[in-house]
Amino acid sequence: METRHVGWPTTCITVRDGLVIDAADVMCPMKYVNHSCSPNAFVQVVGDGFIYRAKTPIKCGREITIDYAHSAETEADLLPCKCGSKFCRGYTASEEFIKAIMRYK
Ligand SMILES: C[S@@+](CC[C@H](N)C(=O)[O-])C[C@H]1O[C@@H](n2cnc3c(N)ncnc32)[C@H](O)[C@@H]1O
Repeated sequence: METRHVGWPTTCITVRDGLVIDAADVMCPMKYVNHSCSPNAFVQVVGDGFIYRAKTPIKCGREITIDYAHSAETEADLLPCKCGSKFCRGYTASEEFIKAIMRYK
């Protein structure tokens, strides 16, 4: 599973070719889920939709986070990350895209 979205906002998930859900347009909990480089949940595609699955037990009251790991084509597509994890990549994009963009900077 990966998010495939270039630029803002980071609210789109590609369920399959030709089907992208933009949480900003619908009543969708994804609209409120922040990114962390050490997330406690992930997105799993189910049919034409998706669900959140916990990576580990999440205590009541704790924030649910996912790794956006979105695509990016230019530095302007990179959203600086404020997750605060000691494993923070510095941006919410996937490591692959961050490395590719920084290589040609
Ligand atoms: C799906 S929304 C998440 C909910 C949003 N934080 C809110 O209050 O409505 C995605 C947006 O949240 C912000 N965001 C989420 N996680 C972030 C992070 N780790 N670092 C910086 N901004 C983040 C960015 O502005 C991003 O475009």
